[in-house]
Amino acid sequence: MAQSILDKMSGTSTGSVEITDPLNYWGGQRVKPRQEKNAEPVFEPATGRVLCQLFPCGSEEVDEAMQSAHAAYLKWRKMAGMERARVMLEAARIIRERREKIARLEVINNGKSITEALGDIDVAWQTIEYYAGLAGTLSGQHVQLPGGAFAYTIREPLGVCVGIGAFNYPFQIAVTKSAPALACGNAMVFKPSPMTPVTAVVLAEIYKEVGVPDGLFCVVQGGAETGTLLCNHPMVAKVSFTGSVPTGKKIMEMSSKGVKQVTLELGGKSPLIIFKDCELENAVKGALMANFLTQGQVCCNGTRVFVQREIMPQFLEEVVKRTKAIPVGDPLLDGTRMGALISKPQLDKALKYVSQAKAEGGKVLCGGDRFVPSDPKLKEGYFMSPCVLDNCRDDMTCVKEEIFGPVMSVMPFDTEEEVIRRANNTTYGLASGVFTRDISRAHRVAENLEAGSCYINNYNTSPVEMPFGGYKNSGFGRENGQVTIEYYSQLKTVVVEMGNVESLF
Ligand SMILES: NC(=O)c1ccc[n+]([C@@H]2O[C@H](COP(=O)([O-])OP(=O)(O)OC[C@H]3O[C@@H](n4cnc5c(N)ncnc54)[C@H](O)[C@@H]3O)[C@@H](O)[C@H]2O)c1
Repeated sequence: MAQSILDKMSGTSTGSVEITDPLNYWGGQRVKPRQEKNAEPVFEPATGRVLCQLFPCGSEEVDEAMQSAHAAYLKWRKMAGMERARVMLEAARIIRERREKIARLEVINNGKSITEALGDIDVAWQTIEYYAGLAGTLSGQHVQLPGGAFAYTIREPLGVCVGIGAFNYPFQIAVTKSAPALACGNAMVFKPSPMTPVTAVVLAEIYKEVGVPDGLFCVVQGGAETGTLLCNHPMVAKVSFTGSVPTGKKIMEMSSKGVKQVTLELGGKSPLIIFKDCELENAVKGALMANFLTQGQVCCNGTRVFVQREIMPQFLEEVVKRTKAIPVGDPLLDGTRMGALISKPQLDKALKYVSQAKAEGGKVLCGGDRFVPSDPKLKEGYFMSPCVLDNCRDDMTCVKEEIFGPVMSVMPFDTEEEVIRRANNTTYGLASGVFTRDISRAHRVAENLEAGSCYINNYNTSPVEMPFGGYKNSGFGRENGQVTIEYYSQLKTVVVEMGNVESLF
């Protein structure tokens, strides 16, 4: 059963898949929409073809999913951490075994290259393995008190958690949220982006296949309205959100009404600082990794590239040469390194940022245009040639705003002090990077950058073992790493009297 959609993935090519199975999942099965109204087409980004129709869940469906999740939570929370771990490890094994098929489905729905999607699926099963490993270690503290009394803490789950995801890492986000949630004994109702509804349901089927209680991981489909219903539902204990800053603010506002915990993983406009003493080839490669993964639609991308003035000519020559050589096209082909952006509006938005940059004095060194691959089936796809912008200034729109497309803005700098000040001059604070051979400088810069992550001599490596999240408007709370256990659990203190009650009354 869990392989129904995946079975069709063997040997699939771009433009050949149609999805007809229901996309909601609760009570241990796919659930048909209650009413087939307000349909929204879901597109295959590489062809512009309609892949399926999405019917947003209304309040009754959201409530059904919640009830189903709550019933599962009551069973799951009673299991020992080691028992939960065993089930989760089996889910990780199955994902690893089906990585190829899941990755193909991800590519068809998201448009990223198969090489990247395979990497995303690998991160997903590693994440489940990692949190399965932690599930058996959850414990409290024992404290001896005067007079023989003592106290202890119990680390308990929160209950039903809501996960709301962005479109750029559909399967991985569903896993990043559900793995720690489930490890701690919670249930999760997950809402993917309405543009990428397909692979979260596959995850739900895999969890079912390995024996989690029916309803433990539910998927409800829809956009802002369904998301609002989820955030306002009284049975929800926590909302973990990945998406843009404006939506994040709404989520926080709604959650505050029910005093629900929130984790906000929001956008960024991260700085990458390249000093003249760097290993130039690595810095160039780092700049490409910081800008062009997933067609530039990555939250932590280092899109403000500060290059020390003395090495600017060499840096630009090399970065442009490599950017022009990026194979853009059919995302299911092994040789492709850049696929299609998620939607026509997202493509238009990225192109508009490039024209605005030109109008504000920026110079396009390469790319920045719509790209039409030679394969006729891709001619309506949302492709764009990766762009390097020179002559950028801190006050330009392309330098201040998150573009979420393959556009790198390059700016010169002279001193360390100056570049740190400029790098921090933003309301965002998700990530940052520095290339230098001077180890003292590397650590000094890392210390002074206002961001949740700093990559030294690399970029966009986010190991599951390490916390990931934002400073400032990029959000709060963390995902990945041991610390995330704290965001999906709460401590109960039990105080035990061994003697008589000494009453003041
Ligand atoms: N920090 C991170 O870990 C991280 C990771 C990936 C993406 N992002 C950010 O996500 C953004 C791109 O993703 P997007 O365009 O899908 O973001 P978005 O904010 O438009 O949508 C994100 C999700 O929120 C839902 N949503 C929209 N309005 C809502 C509402 N009023 N109530 C509840 N839910 C609502 C959407 O349906 C979607 O599922 C970028 O800003 C990017 O930086 C952050």
